[in-house]
Amino acid sequence: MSESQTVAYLGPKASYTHQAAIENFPNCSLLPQTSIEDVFIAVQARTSAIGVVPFENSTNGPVFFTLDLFADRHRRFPDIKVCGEAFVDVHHCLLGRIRSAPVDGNLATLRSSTSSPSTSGTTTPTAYIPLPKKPLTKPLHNISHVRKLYSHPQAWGQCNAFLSTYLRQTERQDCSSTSRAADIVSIDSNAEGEEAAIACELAAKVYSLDILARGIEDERGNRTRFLILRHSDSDDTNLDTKALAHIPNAAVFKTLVSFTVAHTSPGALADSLGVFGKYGLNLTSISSRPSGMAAWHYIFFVEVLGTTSDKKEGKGAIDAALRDLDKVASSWRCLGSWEVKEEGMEVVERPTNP
Ligand SMILES: O=C(O)C(=O)C[C@]1(C(=O)O)C=C[C@@H](O)C=C1
Repeated sequence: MSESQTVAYLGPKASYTHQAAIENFPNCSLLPQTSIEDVFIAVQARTSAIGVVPFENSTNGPVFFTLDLFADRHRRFPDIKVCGEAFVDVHHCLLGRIRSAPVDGNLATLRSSTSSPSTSGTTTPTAYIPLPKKPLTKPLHNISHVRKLYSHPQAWGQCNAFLSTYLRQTERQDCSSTSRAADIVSIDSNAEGEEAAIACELAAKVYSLDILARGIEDERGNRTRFLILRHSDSDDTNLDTKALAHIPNAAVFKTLVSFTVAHTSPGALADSLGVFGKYGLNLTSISSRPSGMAAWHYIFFVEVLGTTSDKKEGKGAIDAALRDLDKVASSWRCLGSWEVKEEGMEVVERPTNP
């Protein structure tokens, strides 16, 4: 893949997707997109050879925007294939403007916002939440002036303990990415520092914001998995990237499959999942989204260990399972196979049950 070829990612600069793109495509030209949908559009139209999109977070689960695009309800992305994955450690910061303690010397305000979370009730056990999660960190500065928060919806769910302890009643505004949130806050219209963003530390630098709190995620091991997209006509072997680097003999693969089932047919979902078990294939995830065809109908997504193309790894089992899936599902689509990057992910051979 030449340097002139582009990698589309969810931007702007300093988003977590940008980090995934930089780390995995250090020699390519990176093209920020406004939305995840724009990344899909760029790859489908081949204006970018590669796309990088968030897929799943270790604390907050699947990225629904991405699943909805894979659902492809209007057949806009028939040629999108997943060809790789990448992980980024996600450590969120609260970014805004430092405001010094009020001139009347009311240090109590500063103290209450940087030390004691007791006023919120979050860390107070109740009958409903006997063991409430405590925030892992405290604000570094007074944050009592913050009136409005901006971030990507995924980030709210990753910072629950901090937000419900220190910014419980603060209004929230969803943004297309965390870096876009930082960008918006950097042009805070009333310039009173009442707006703050949840974004990464690099975003503080890029958008000239102060770090009001660092490491506000609920789990220290917070990570997001990104998927690498390509056009089905492109050739993997031309892609010079760390994310697609080959480890002969040690490679483990995953395949992403979507399918719908007849809503009224008893056992249709169980039968569809059963085809993978029949060939001894390990399912590592299952998600669903509304199908868009009728209320309460769903499209299901499964990740399966193995590949459709590598006979050595998959022994053709996935191809066989997909042939069976064709008989029991209303529709299905194979969204691609790729080499797994996760540590400790091993294929365990199980006897097949034909
Ligand atoms: O907003 C960003 O910075 C993104 O790259 C998106 C995204 C996501 O959708 O999961 C990526 C990583 C974090 O989990 C939070 C947001």
